[in-house]
Amino acid sequence: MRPSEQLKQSCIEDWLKATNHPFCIELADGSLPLDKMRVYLAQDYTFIDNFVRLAASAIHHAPALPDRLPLAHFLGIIAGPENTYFQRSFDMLSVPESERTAPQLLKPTNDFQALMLKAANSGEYGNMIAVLCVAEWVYLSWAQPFSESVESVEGLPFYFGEWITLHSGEYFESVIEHLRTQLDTVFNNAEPAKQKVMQDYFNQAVLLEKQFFDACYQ
Ligand SMILES: Cc1ncc(CN)c(N)n1
Repeated sequence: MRPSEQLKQSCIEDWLKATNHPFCIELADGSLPLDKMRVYLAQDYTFIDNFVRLAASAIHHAPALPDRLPLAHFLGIIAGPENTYFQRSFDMLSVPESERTAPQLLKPTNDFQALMLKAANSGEYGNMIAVLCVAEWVYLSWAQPFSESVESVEGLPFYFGEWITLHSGEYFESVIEHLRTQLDTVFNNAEPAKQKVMQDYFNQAVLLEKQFFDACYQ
């Protein structure tokens, strides 16, 4: 079994709770209350800030150019179409300026920021990749099944539908495959003590994905 699959299986209960969360189900059927979406977008935009810093750090620590390039390309998507998606959604949903720039952080948002900064500051590529891999793989896992029903996604308002299309499809699958392959390789080459640390980062990130949805859904 691939190490990335082994890591996922080590926290499968939280994984399934995150990837089958009512927040995602209601987003995909269009019934998610807009106030919940407003909270989510404002919290998630602060998540994106530290995600970009973590990804930049992983790009820096990757062993060689072929390991760096796919993540560097993906960072361009986040800085481009994904950032624009947030701005357009904030406008469409009339999210107040203060919520866009400095929302009060919910506990899981704070904890996720801390985990991402801790991984970046650890200087260990494996820890960085463990957190990045969870963040994108969890999203592919919940979004991909919904994206297969193209008509229903097309019928959604863009702030729901595009959140699904940004996290599904061939390109996004290739990003996850890259992150998983990086994770598999680093994990296989790591000493048991470092493997344990990587597993702790992975498990903690999965739990925080679930708690992040919980906090925005309440
Ligand atoms: C909390 C969270 N985790 C993951 C993603 C996927 N980009 C996100 N936008 N927000």
